[in-house]
Amino acid sequence: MDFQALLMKATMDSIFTIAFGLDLNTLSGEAADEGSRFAAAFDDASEFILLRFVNAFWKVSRFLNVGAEAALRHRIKVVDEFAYKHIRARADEMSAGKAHDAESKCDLLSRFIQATTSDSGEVDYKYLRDIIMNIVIAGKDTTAGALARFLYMMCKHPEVQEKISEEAREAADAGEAASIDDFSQSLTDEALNKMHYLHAALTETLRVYPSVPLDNKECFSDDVLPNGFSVGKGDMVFYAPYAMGRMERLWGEDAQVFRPERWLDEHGVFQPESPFKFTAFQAGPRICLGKEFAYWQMKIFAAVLLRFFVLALRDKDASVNYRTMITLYIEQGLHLTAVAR
Ligand code: HEM
Repeated sequence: MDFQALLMKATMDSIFTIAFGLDLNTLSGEAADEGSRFAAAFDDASEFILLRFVNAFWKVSRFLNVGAEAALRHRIKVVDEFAYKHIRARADEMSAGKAHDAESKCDLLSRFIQATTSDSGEVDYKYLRDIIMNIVIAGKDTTAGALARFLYMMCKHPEVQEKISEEAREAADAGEAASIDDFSQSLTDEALNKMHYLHAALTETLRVYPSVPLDNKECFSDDVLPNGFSVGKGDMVFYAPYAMGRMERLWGEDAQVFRPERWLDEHGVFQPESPFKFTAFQAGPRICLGKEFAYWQMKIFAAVLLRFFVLALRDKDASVNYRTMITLYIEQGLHLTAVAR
């Protein structure tokens, strides 16, 4: 079973529920046609946009509307139609006096509509599309990629897998005979906060396999970096969480070793590092807005999977390379076997 493909669908469904308040149902394979068309177009569009980094003539292709740029335009149309349709429906619902219902909704779209609609009732549809789609883009592949690498590390380190299974069992305290549903219900904030070892293992995964391995910033003005290097307005500065996570200067001689314990104190309590050292979520004023949500979601997935199944690589000798994309992605997929505990 390709777990990476499943995780991509699962995070699409969950981020969509948060953003639009709608269940796309892509994981169950029962997505409505419109929903699966949107999901497929969204994934295709992300890949076509990446091609711009390697095709110096992409603007020409866009002007002529040929090749990947023509395909991208088509996919963006599908994504836009879907997004606008749901934004309009929600805005209409809210302006038609169902405001009370809408206020009780917790999804981001309803909240942004409330916060941005002018007194005269004017809705900025493009702004809403941009902000909501930005969150879907930021939260989907990053979380799925991190979870895929985490499960891969669990197969490489079965002793860590066992410890997490045990920790989840104890923290949830749902009883030995609990079903998957009952166990999931018992994963309250309190239970999740008790899972320090799982938190450490997820963080250790992101240290060596950050979902965004390379990131760049454009200089807002002329400046001098702390090491004395001068940069000019408009220059691009890159930082590489993938390399930083493996530097002995930052993490010690065992920087290359996967060791969740490095994040725990002597009582087993998780100890965070400065985000300027552990840069998987970036640092400073533009640090990832979804970090807490991402941990929450990853902990739920991991706790349920490892409490009920022993995971192993289908082929222990198969190579696991990464694909050059904005987010770290396992080129061959993640083919695992899952045996019920
Ligand atoms: C393991 C999961 C995740 C990782 C590793 C991650 C990492 C990052 C990184 C590196 C950035 C900075 C990108 C840049 O501007 O250069 C970022 C930004 C952002 N992330 Fe995440 N992210 C994750 C999950 C999420 C989730 C689940 C959400 C939404 C629910 C989210 C929402 C955002 C947003 C809105 C920004 C832009 C913040 C801003 O520019 O002010 N992220 N994330």
